[in-house]
Parts: sequence; C-alpha cells; structure tokens
Amino acid sequence: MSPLSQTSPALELRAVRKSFGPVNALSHVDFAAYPGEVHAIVGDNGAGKSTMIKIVTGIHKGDGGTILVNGQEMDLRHDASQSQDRGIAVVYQDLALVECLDISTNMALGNLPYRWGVFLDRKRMDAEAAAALKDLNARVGDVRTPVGLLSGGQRQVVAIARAVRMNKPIILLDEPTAALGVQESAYVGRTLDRLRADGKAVICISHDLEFVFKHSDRITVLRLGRTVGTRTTADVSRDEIISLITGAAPADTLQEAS
Ligand SMILES: Nc1ncnc2c1ncn2[C@@H]1O[C@H](COP(=O)(O)OP(=O)(O)OP(=O)(O)O)[C@@H](O)[C@H]1O
Repeated sequence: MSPLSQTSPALELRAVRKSFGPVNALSHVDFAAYPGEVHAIVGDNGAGKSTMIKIVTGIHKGDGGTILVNGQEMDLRHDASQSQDRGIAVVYQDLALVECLDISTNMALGNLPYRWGVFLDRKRMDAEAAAALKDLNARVGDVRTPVGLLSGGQRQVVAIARAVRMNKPIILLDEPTAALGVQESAYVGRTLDRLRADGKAVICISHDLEFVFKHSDRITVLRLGRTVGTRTTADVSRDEIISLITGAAPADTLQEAS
C-alpha cells in the first residue's frame, strides 16, 4: 500500500471550474496533495495552472466544484486571508520581494516585530530570518544583504523561507525554477525535498519537467482546463507525461466522465 493512502489529503480539489466571461479557464480540475508529498502540476500554456492556484488562494472565486482542506470544505468564494487561516501559504512567480530591502526585512514584511509598539526589533527580525533559512539549509549569506544582490535561486529560497515562516502545512509554489540555471534549480529542489521531509504538502506548478521528475512524488497534468491524469513520478515516463500534456494520450476516463 502506498504511504499516501494511509493519510488523508491536506488539499483536495474536486471538479473545480471557473469561467472568465466566455472563456472557460477551468472546466474540471481534480487533484489531492498529501502531507509529506511534493505534488507537481504541469500543463501547457493556458492549461489553467495559474487560475487553479488563484482559486485556492482566494484571488479568483471558483464557479463550482469543491475545495477541501484537511477534509473540511472551503468556501469557493473565500478570500486570501481565509486561505491563509486554513493553512495555505503561497510563493508566487514574481516572488513579491523588495529589492532594496535586506533579506530579514523582506522575510518579515507584513509582520514586522516591534518593541514597545514603536521600535523595530531588528535583532529579533534577523534572528528569526537566520533561523528560518538555516532550517532550510539555505546558504544566502548575511541576512542584512539586500535582496537585489542575490542570485535568482537565492531569491527563490528567501521567498520560500518567508512562506515557510508562516508555518502553514500547505505550500503552493508557482514556477519556482522559472529563469533559473541548472545549479540554482537543484538548490531550490533541495529546499522542496526539505519541506517534504518536514511533512508539508507541497504543490508545485512547473514547466520544468527535469525538475519535476527529480523532485516530485506525483504529477497531475492539466489540459485545456481539465485534469487529464495523475501519475506517481517513479512509475511514469517523461514521454507519457508529455503525451498527456499535448493530448497525444487520452485523458483518464475517470476525470472525463464526471
Ligand atoms: N483574468 C482572466 N480573464 C480572462 N481570461 C483569463 C484570465 N486569466 C486566465 N484566463 C484564460 O484562462 C485560461 C487558462 O489560463 P491560465 O493562466 O490559468 O493558464 P496557465 O496554465 O497558468 O498558463 P501559463 O503556463 O501560460 O501561465 C487561458 O485561456 C487564459 O487566457
């Protein structure tokens, strides 16, 4: 029996759909991500990956279907703060880091620590940032380094560490290796391996099949707004995933039927 079948999903989508006026962005999206799993979501441009992530995080409102967090239904029209309250953290593709600010300030943005309600507690901010980065085995140098001086991979890891600091059990990442070189991607990959070992449910949208095959446990393929299949990474070939992405392989009947 797979270890995944012994636990219940941290995040599950069932038949989620969304239109923007006449554009049917999602017509039927299903997947389930488990604690201690890196679950990749792949698909061609326009397959619906970003729309899916934005529905989960409350930026877009879903039109139908069900989202379950730890088995509890989440309102499809929830907002971003409700998504955080339910235990979901997200790392967006643009990372939302402020280049001129240092690493520790970036990591504390939105939750800056003050002493007596007036003085910014730099010591605490630096210590917390350093601890969070150390937990991820991240090598980014001094936490007072401005983010603008970091490499792409280091920025990605700072953004991941900021999300991890929120201490949420579910972490969504949108294209974490976009525009990164091989070594930097490997660095981000090791960070995901670490999150898996910590028992997080990691959902990773990616075009980077090499990365996906190295670091994911399962892969869900979206095509034209539908889930066309979910595969265990160790049991599937790259060709099969490409066929599902392009439509050369038919969708799994289960998803097509409902
Ligand atoms: N705000 C919007 N208004 C209208 N149509 C939209 C909007 N957002 C997405 N779409 C459409 O929904 C479909 C799915 O787009 P989405 O961006 O979710 O795909 P994607 O898989 O993330 O693609 P990419 O890999 O290119 O980012 C596309 O046809 C897109 O044009």
